[in-house]
Amino acid sequence: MSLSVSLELDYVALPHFEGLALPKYETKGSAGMDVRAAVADDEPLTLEPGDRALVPTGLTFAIPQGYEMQVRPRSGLAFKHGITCLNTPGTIDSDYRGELKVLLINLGKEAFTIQRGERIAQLLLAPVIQGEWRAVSVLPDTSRGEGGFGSTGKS
Ligand SMILES: O=c1ccn([C@H]2C[C@H](O)[C@@H](COP(=O)(O)OP(=O)(O)OP(=O)(O)O)O2)c(=O)[nH]1
Ligand SMILES: [Mg+2]
Repeated sequence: MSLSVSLELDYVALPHFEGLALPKYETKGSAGMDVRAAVADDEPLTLEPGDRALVPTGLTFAIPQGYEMQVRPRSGLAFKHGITCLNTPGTIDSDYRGELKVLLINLGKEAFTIQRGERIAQLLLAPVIQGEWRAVSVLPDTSRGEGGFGSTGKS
């Protein structure tokens, strides 16, 4: 059995998106769509070890209310080069209308250069449940109680 849900994403491409492919699911079963760097052709972005940068994607869009987009690192970039998203998972709110930017950091030992069109992160859509705080005098009892931070041991 499979459940297939898709969501329409209205977007406006910025001038520097020209010629780039939209974020896309690379395989039929992909959870995330890979998004590309919209850095200038003649100005690739070099991240020295320890450097971080907001990388433009050239895309603005409207996520339907009740959903969010998560910006997650690509494991290949992380494994091979130590490149990851600093604020992972990045949160794109449904009411955000600015350009999607990806906050990358180089945790590797060597400089890494991001070229225009390179797939730098993946975008996941997810439903959002907003909470409402309600003050009560007592919380329901549990066997865990206040135990946390390793309280159940290692194995
Ligand atoms: O990786 C990211 C994370 C965020 N954003 C944009 C979309 C998001 O809706 C907005 C705010 O993000 P967040 O709430 O994480 O940042 P903040 O520091 O709380 O800023 P704000 O006060 O604007 O909410 O910034 C990005 O483009 N890329
Ligand atoms: Mg915020």
